[in-house]
Amino acid sequence: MADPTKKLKKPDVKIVMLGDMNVGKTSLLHRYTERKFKDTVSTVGGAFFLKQWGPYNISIWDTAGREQFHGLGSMYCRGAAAVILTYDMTSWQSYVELEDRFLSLTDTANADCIFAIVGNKADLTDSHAQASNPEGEEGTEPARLSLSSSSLQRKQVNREDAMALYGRVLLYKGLDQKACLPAESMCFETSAKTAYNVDVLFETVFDLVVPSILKKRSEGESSTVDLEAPSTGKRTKAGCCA
Ligand SMILES: Nc1nc2c(ncn2[C@@H]2O[C@H](COP(=O)(O)OP(=O)(O)OP(=O)(O)O)[C@@H](O)[C@H]2O)c(=O)[nH]1
Ligand SMILES: [Mg+2]
Repeated sequence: MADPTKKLKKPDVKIVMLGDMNVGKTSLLHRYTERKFKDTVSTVGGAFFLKQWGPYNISIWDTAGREQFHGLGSMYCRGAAAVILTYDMTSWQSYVELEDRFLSLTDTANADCIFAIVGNKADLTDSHAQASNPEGEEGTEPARLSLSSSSLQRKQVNREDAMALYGRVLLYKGLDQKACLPAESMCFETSAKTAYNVDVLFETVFDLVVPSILKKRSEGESSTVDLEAPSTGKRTKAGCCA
């Protein structure tokens, strides 16, 4: 008889981060999971992080934006309940790439996949500096981390552009805009550096994928992996899959 202790809890749901290299996908995940902004190296292949969200187990996949890893993207998106499309607010090109290069990778995601559009590096933009509290917002790092006004860059992608992209994503997926979550609540401007909006982003998405977990459970999918059952797939190193 199989030993019940040899059963591993498998993630209830998968969230995938997509976007061009250098937009800050890994930094956003570090900020959320480790509460800090630290040096990164460009991601190779992909890596995942497990988050316990109430009684649920969520895996968040950080993918490589570099062109050479592009072929892996659709594999990472397979069965995803949510995709976080990330661009750099100071790079119009990174916004364009989301539609040109990354959107088609989501063809393998769940039919009812949720999309969030995220403009990162808000701290680099002049509009953010004007809008933010000079004493530092609650839950963010101190103002000493923000840049001097001479280092600020022009915001190249506006929130309206992000909301328009959200509409085109729904169109691409053949989804009825009226039946989907509104663009205002699914487009975020963040800063992994100052922590601006980072918790809100991830926690909004976590809450939104809960119904898809419940649906999966009601369809009777097992929530554990039997380590003694013969496996046909190849094992990958925990936390890293290149
Ligand atoms: N100022 C600022 N810099 C950021 C922010 N987020 C990331 N960066 C910087 O942008 C660079 C790229 O960040 P990464 O998180 O490695 O980017 P990535 O999207 O994971 O890149 P790939 O792994 O190559 O796809 C690093 O130098 C980060 O320090 C941010 O919010 N503000
Ligand atoms: Mg990365």
